Amino acid sequence: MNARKSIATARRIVVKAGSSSLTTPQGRIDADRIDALVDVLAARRATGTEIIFVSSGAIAAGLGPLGLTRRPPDLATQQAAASVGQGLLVARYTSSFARYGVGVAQVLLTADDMIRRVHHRNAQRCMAQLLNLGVLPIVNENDAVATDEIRFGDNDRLAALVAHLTRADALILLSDVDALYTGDPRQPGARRIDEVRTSADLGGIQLGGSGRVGTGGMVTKVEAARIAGIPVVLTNAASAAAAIAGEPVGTYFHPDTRHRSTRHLWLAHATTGQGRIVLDPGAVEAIVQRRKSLLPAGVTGVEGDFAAGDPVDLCGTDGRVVARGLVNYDAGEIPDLMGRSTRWLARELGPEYEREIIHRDDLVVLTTDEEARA
Ligand SMILES: Nc1ncnc2c1ncn2[C@@H]1O[C@H](COP(=O)(O)OP(=O)(O)O)[C@@H](O)[C@H]1O
Ligand SMILES: N[C@@H](CCC(=O)OP(=O)(O)O)C(=O)O
Repeated sequence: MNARKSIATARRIVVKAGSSSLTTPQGRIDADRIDALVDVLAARRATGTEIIFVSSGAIAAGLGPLGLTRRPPDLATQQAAASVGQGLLVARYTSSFARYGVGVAQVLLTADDMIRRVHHRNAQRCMAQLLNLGVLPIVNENDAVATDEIRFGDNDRLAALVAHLTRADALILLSDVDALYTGDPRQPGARRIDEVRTSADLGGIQLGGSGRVGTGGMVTKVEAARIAGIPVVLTNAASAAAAIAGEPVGTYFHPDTRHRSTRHLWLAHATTGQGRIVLDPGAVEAIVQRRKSLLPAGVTGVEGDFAAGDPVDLCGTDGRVVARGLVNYDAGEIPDLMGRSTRWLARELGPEYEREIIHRDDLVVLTTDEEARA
């Protein structure tokens, strides 16, 4: 079967557009290009397909109104620009979709919302209800509260996780480049890639820097395609109609069918460990082979200054990272617990110390070096 058919027949699609496709180089909303994209989304929606739109561009759209000529380097000004730009963007989408009688909703998410169980469930419920109500969700990162430590920064991986969250059938990534190339297409000699079947097809490809207003470049798009677990097409906004119709434009990424939950994908691919916990060989075996929770008895050391709830790396005594998880204790509490049984801890310190250092539901095993670096 023609792989692209899965896009043409998808019942729920996440479409992500990058800053460069939505804003002008002067840091303003590009109303014509937004209308053109909305035309495409509304047309597909009219056939009964549910669309979730992940829109970047808040920071870029806030530059002009704030008198800035380029993307600010500091987080506070980026947050301020995003806060200005996000309102303008959504106002524009609201009136553009209104031409088709389509109501829209703004959904702002942080990386934290993807991994914290309660937030994740709430986001999932909200999105499902918006779709039930026939409203088109427009998603962006909640830039005003995202910190440098735990932040998407780009929207490519956010879009992949939103695709999981909404159980979408396909993901379309729209950028300023019409496909993935063997190297930055601004450099001579770069060749276009039609299809990516496995990560082996990416060998030797240069996934260099991003454009002027975007952030992730191709690295985060390839990463998004890898974690989406569904068919992904990467192309430019001008080819959006063709891509969404399943025509052979851009680069088609075949799905990686390894199933993992959204939170686990996020933990594995997009968080950075805020510290390290060193495990004895028995604990490494329990976590990697038997997928158990991490108990204090198996911990031999702790490095870094993390707080309960932070992602931390778990490593063996050889220093190799074997897993990442959301820790239940602050770094300063762990030395007193190390090597102790949970029963001893409950008796000596109180019942609240009977809990795991990391619960198995909050753990992801990093089986390859590549994943450990993600
Ligand atoms: N191998 C590659 N193939 C295609 N584009 C690449 C590659 N390496 C780097 N790029 C650059 O990545 C840019 C797109 O990334 P980015 O600016 O983050 O886009 P967006 O704002 O759409 O998310 C392109 O403009 C292109 O110059
Ligand atoms: N949340 C940010 C996304 C930043 C960004 O540059 O993303 P992208 O253009 O998708 O690489 C914004 O709306 O400006």
